[in-house]
Amino acid sequence: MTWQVHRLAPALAEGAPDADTATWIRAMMAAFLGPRPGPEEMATIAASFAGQRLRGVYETADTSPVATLRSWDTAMTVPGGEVAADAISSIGVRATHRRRGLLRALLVDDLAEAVRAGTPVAALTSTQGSLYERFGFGLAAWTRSLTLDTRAARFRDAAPTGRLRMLDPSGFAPVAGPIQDRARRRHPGSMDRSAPSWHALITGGVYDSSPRSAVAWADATGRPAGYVVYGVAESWWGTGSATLAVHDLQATTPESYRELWRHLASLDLVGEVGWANASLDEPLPWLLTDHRAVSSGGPRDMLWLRVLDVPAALGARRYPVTDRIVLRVHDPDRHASGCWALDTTDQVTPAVTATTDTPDVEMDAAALGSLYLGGVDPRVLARAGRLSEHSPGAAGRLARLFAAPGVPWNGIRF
Ligand SMILES: CC(=O)SCCNC(=O)CCNC(=O)[C@H](O)C(C)(C)COP(=O)(O)OP(=O)(O)OC[C@H]1O[C@@H](n2cnc3c(N)ncnc32)[C@H](O)[C@@H]1OP(=O)(O)O
Repeated sequence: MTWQVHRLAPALAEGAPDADTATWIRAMMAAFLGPRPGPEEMATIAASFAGQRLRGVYETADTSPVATLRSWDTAMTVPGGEVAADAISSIGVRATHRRRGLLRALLVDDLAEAVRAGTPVAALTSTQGSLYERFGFGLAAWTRSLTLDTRAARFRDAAPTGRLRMLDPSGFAPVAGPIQDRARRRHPGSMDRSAPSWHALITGGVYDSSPRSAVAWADATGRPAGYVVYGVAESWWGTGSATLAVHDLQATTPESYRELWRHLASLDLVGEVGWANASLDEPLPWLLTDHRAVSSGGPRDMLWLRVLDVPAALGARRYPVTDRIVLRVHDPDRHASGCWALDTTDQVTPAVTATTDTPDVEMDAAALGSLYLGGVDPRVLARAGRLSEHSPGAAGRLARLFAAPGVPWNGIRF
């Protein structure tokens, strides 16, 4: 059977997805073992795809795709700035059509379009750990789970400050949007939330219909500085002790962070608050008189990053030291291939140019993706054989150059 990749723009007509969007959604949901969505869910999903790009693999004479991919443009925080990124999601292949190269066909097509559009990097989160390195994606940011035993938690600062306010769904995004936009600057890898994703965050979207609460915290001047969205993961009924799940928590100041956690720790009928997608550097345990009130799970991979345009990607971030280093990058798909001189003598405008100079270090595109946000030490990659040093101490120089002011994290699994 012959097949082709087609691109389509998601479309709604009178509140319902058009036929192509509807078959695409059903195919994607089936590939992810999801429920068969009803008309209302279809409309919600289609609305959440507004402005995004859909791709499908179609066999001749079949109107339903056998494979799907969705992507959109986003802004991603990098050390000292931000970079335009191609965010990729919903890669699903019909169970009867796997291991025939359909994922490859869709991803190659999407990345080629991103390159044509001049997008410097691509990013995704993955259901499996061994899929995307072969396409030049490197693991670049991690997450971990946190659980707060609210009955054991005592805050070092005894008195609450500022003011908390419940937000209703219609008033949520206007308050939370500017907070998230400021808060995400602290973590390389953090992304802009699209308008539909605010709706899904506060409602739970089609996957989670249990009610969610949103609370904002404002300082003494009334300026909102943080918010948390949470819901009940396990009811108190039966045990007298509910478990809450945090779906997002963004704080622009230490005070707002502390007060949002104090709020979560103070709720009646609650024994535990869990956050599945916390960053690796949460200050929560340090706010408490007994750090054992917080337990955490091991780091899990969160963000995979693919450099598509080396000068644009490396030129978008800032570097804490001045140096000039030459990197040779191998990329079977050729987007990042070459020998590149990174010169940070001018720290405001780092120069990245193609060069014929002898390389100091050599790596593949996936390793470059892992280094880009500053979350991986190049000396560790060298010890693992993932990066070769051609001049003595080059991996150490690279470590000092790529060091980031904050821990890479993106709290949005997409
Ligand atoms: C960003 C995201 O959306 S992550 C979500 C991924 N999707 C899912 O988990 C949904 C369920 N799974 C699926 O739909 C499919 O099995 C997919 C998407 C994982 C793979 O699709 P396929 O069309 O079978 O992959 P394709 O045949 O193009 O394989 C491409 C390469 O990946 C490899 N590969 C594919 N699946 C796997 C796997 N599960 N584990 C390891 N390697 C794999 C193939 O061997 C091939 O390698 P090669 O090119 O080096 O020889």
